[in-house]
Amino acid sequence: MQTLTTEATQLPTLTHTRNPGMALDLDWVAGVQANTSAIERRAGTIGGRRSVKKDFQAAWLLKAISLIDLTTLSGDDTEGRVKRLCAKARQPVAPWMLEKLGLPGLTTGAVCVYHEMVATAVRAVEGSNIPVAAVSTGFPAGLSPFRLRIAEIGESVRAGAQEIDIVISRRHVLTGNWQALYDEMREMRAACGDAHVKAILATGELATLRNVARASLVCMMAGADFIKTSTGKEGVNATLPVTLTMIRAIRDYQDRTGIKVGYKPAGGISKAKDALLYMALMKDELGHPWLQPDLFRFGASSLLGDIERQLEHHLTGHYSAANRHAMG
Ligand SMILES: O=C[C@H](O)COP(=O)(O)O
Repeated sequence: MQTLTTEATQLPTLTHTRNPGMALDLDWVAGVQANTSAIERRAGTIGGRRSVKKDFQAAWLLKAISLIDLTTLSGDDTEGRVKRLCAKARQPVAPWMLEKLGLPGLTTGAVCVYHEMVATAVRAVEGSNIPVAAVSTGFPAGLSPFRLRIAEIGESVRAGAQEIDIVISRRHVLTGNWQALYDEMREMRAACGDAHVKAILATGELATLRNVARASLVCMMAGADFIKTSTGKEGVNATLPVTLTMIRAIRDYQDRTGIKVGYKPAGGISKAKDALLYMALMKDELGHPWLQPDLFRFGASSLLGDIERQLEHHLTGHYSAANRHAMG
């Protein structure tokens, strides 16, 4: 694996053309296949072939921090918890560590909260460049009335969310109703206005990798800025095979349209070593632009704590207790 330089771990202000979407191309959708055994084989080899050590690992972990949508999505969220989460996003690891590692201004990529917590989060990140992402549209099931889901997006945008994570209707995928999925996504994207939209596919509920590939494509055709694996609430959340399937769909879409769409694996990613695997896969399959926060995010509530522990070990040779790195 090529190494990341310290320069590459600085938070860049990158801009690329937003995905405008395109007309629904049902022939293209119907032609999409996914070779499950080949995908699983390839996903299974990534851990064995890839490893980064010492300073290079620390550089990759710092980069990973800049890619995290630091998340709290719990029924018992309080304003206090969200404020603590935002403080952590602004200062993701202890100041002495960041000084020593040469990145004093490092922050997470975003914070991600329920609509009710958006205003609190917006106030708590004021003065930083950290965007607030809201899970809108009846998260996590997405089964509230459609007009209310659209209205919720508008409320979140008005409350200051710069990114909206929407959930798709899984039934449209499971019944092959691509037109309905496209129309729904298109309307949600329009409701987001200037806020970037991440389409959560809830891949653990889509039954097959072929469905995942087709749903990814339809959401991109409808203008998704990011496609995201999971809410974190399904039985199975982000996996490497699903990731390969989705990022290959992103590659195909770019080949055909010239447009870059972002990727967000979410749910169950809590270990630094797993984050490194995802990053290696992104770099291998899509290249360096997909290691920047405008094209790649981890949706994670506890990953940052493990990264902080690994960085502390790198600097001191000792591990501290996991409970010293609480998020909220
Ligand atoms: O979108 C983010 C996920 O809900 C976070 O899932 P997690 O709590 O398993 O890290």
